[in-house]
Amino acid sequence: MQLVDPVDKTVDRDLSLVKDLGLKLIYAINTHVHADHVTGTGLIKTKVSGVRSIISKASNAKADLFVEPGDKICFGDLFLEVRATPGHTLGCVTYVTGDGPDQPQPRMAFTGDALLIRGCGRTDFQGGSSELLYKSVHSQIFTLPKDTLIYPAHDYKGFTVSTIQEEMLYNPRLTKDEEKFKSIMENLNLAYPKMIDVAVPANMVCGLQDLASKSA
Ligand SMILES: N[C@@H](CCC(=O)N[C@@H](CSS)C(=O)NCC(=O)O)C(=O)O
Ligand SMILES: [Fe+2]
Repeated sequence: MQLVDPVDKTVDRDLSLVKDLGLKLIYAINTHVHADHVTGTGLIKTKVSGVRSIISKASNAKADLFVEPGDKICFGDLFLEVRATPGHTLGCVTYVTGDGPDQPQPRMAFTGDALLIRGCGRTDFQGGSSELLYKSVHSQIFTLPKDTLIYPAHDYKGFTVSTIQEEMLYNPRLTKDEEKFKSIMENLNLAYPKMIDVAVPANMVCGLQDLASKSA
């Protein structure tokens, strides 16, 4: 199995759950270079042998494996399809579950910060672009089957899961036309993430910047 967008502070909790469930962790995956927390992928690799970290090639970050649009990350009888969803950052991808002929319904999409539940990622740093995000969501996410479950990286409104259908009906930003969307994104007036200056450099090296500088 794999963990998507693990956080350094919850690695012990997550690994304990993996153990309790009797699962074998093989991949620690990021949807993008996060700005608000340090990824747990590097730390997980120090605790569980054989785990490989994955991020998009377009992120320019370090990892064991780099994925590109259309790639499939295989595990057991299943796989995650990689879809390019830039706009929140240039290297954002969405991972969508799939498998062979007996596809269990519904699919799941791990959208990172591209599509949030009733929201979306900001587009004002890390190569962000509201035009690109609008195109990414409409062409790569809203084209998935309507019952696809959406698991984003944040649940600022207190939800943990949504569906394509729900977001196409009720997302207050992405249901608008492109011009209105761009205007909404230009006027978010969000505060600069508290951890960005620590998190981005650390996440460019799998979250292990401290370990790398201590061993240097
Ligand atoms: N206050 C938080 C940061 C909040 C924030 O900027 N969140 C990002 C996703 S993490 S890069 C975002 O895209 N938010 C969109 C929105 O509409 O809120 C902190 O200081 O960490
Ligand atoms: Fe982000």
